[in-house]
This record gives sequence, C-alpha cells and structure tokens, in this order.
Amino acid sequence: MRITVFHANECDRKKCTSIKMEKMGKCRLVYDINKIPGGAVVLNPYAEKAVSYEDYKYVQRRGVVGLDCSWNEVSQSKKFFSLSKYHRSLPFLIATNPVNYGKPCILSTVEAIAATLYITRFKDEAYDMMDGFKWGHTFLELNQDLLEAYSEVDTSAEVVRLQNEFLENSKKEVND
Ligand SMILES: C[S@@+](CC[C@H](N)C(=O)[O-])C[C@H]1O[C@@H](n2cnc3c(N)ncnc32)[C@H](O)[C@@H]1O
Repeated sequence: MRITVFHANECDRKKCTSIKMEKMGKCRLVYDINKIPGGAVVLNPYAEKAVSYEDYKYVQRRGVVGLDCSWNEVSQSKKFFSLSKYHRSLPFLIATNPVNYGKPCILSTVEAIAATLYITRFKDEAYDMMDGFKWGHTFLELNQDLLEAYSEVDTSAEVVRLQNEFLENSKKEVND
C-alpha cells in the first residue's frame, strides 16, 4: 500500500505521528509538494466528499496521502489540496491520540490514514498502520461500530447518511 505524507514542518517532531510512521517504514514522507503521487486519495478535513468504498480503486492503485501540518494552518493549505481530484474528508470518528483524545474529527495523520484504509476495506492494513502506537488499537476499538458501518456501504452518500443518523440518535439520547 502506497502511503505518502506531505510534511509541512510545523509540528513538534517528538509528538508527530507521521515522523514515527516513517521511522517504522509505514509511509514515505515528502517535503516537496511535487512529490505527491497524482491520483491518490488526499485527506482533507474540508473536502465535500467523504471517504467510502467508492475510493477503493484509487487507494489500491495510487495510495493515500496525508498532510502533516499544524491544525491552525490546515485551512490555508489550498495549494496542497488542489493537487488531487480525489480529496476526501473522513466522517464522524473520535480521536484517541494523546494530543486530541476524545475530540471528534480532529484526527492525527496516522488515525486518518488508518480510518481511510478501514473504510475502503483494507482492514488488515488499517490494523498494521496502528501497530507501534500505544493508543493505536484504542482508536480502532472505540470507533469499531462506526468504522464497520461506514465500510459496509458502497458510496460516499451512504457514509454521510450513516454519520448523520448516528449524530441525530446521539442528540436524541442526550435530550431524553
Ligand atoms: C492537521 S494534521 C496534524 C498532524 C499531527 N501533528 C500528527 O502528529 O499526526 C492531520 C492530518 O490528518 C488528516 N486528517 C485528520 N483528520 C481528518 C478528517 N476529519 N478528514 C480528513 N483528513 C483528516 C489530514 O491530512 C490532516 O491534515
């Protein structure tokens, strides 16, 4: 599986999940925007289209690309996100990394890549990605029901429908 991370050098390298991924041989880090593979699925929290099984063939052929930058800068990364047609956001999931534990949608790069692999039905690869991160399997366990549901449907529209149903039901439970 071809996993690429564009590193913007904006983080604390000791805490950075993509630096650790590279050390473990799980991704290729690039510092030059022109080295990002064309046709890959680019993980963009602001993309309109959500990751789904529809992306299976792009993930298989060209891989997944994350952008490792500061969350304060991510909305400014227009140049990066204009590089691929296949920008995708992830549906509702909860982070379990130590920096953003318990926060929805603000995933670390490794969590975002593992979730993409899981949803596009590369489940073994998703588990392998999280090996070596102490909290890695907690991410997959805490989000197990949602990830499984997202992976079982075929289209992005269905993934969004599932997410919205889940959020509606959670709201009702809080109000009841
Ligand atoms: C902003 S960086 C922060 C990385 C952090 N410093 C680390 O060590 O992992 C996280 C990246 O993961 C991907 N990502 C995270 N949450 C996402 C979401 N909800 N939808 C799509 N991509 C997401 C994006 O590529 C995003 O730029």
